[in-house]
Amino acid sequence: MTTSSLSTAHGTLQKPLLGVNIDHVATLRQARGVNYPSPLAAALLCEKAGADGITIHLREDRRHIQDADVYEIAEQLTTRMNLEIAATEEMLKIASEVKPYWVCLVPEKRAELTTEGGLDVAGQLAWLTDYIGKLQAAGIKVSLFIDPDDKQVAAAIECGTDAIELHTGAYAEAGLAGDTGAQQNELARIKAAVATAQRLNNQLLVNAGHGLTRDNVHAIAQIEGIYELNIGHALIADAVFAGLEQAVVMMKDAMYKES
Ligand SMILES: CC(=O)[C@@H](O)[C@H](O)COP(=O)(O)O
Ligand SMILES: NCC(=O)COP(=O)(O)O
Repeated sequence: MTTSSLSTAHGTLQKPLLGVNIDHVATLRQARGVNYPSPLAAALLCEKAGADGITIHLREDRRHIQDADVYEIAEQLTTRMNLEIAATEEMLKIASEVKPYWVCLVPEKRAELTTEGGLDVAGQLAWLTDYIGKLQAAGIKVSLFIDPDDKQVAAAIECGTDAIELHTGAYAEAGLAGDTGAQQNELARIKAAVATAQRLNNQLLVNAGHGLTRDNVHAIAQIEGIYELNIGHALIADAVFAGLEQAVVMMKDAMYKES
């Protein structure tokens, strides 16, 4: 880990922060249509364990996080909520009511399994500039989820965003496919995008996330100038195995307790 520090509007940082994405706690709940496991309880537990913030993605199709989760979690968080939304009028209304610390604007396609690419900021500059302005006027800081691409980084800065989040999905996928060359290329693209952002606006916060796991996170966490990593799917998957033994013991206790 680098020991150099990053001076930001949020103070001086030695290491990237960890924002935990708890969407897939809600995925498990929605799979049965019941009221457990609770994303709120998960958010509070993550904070207790040292998460620096909580990310939730309120998708237009409401496949995991529901509106009620957003309001409930916002009320009880002691760190910062990063609310991921598509840039629509419906989501603007919800965000303006909830007032999360961060809103991260992401692209959405109904049929996708997960967020497939970054926002095309360069292709919708006027709309996004106006949309970001409305969120900021409501007191919310804005981040844009973009591919590690110089054109998109420059466009994001032109829109007046407070932060960007670099999509690490291609880096993660190359690793899963065992294509070390492609993974190194993706890592180089991410490093170049961080450097471009710092050169164009050294007050801009640069986050990264998507598809990060314990196997691939270290190289990303070592990049100087990254403020926060947002990690969800793999962390929730790890939690299953970190907790499974205990869950079996607890179930047997419940079965055999003296009545
Ligand atoms: C925007 C992003 O990269 C993640 O928040 C991701 O969207 C998690 O939610 P899904 O797994 O529903 O895509
Ligand atoms: N923005 C990325 C995020 O919140 C988490 O993505 P993932 O770890 O669930 O792929």
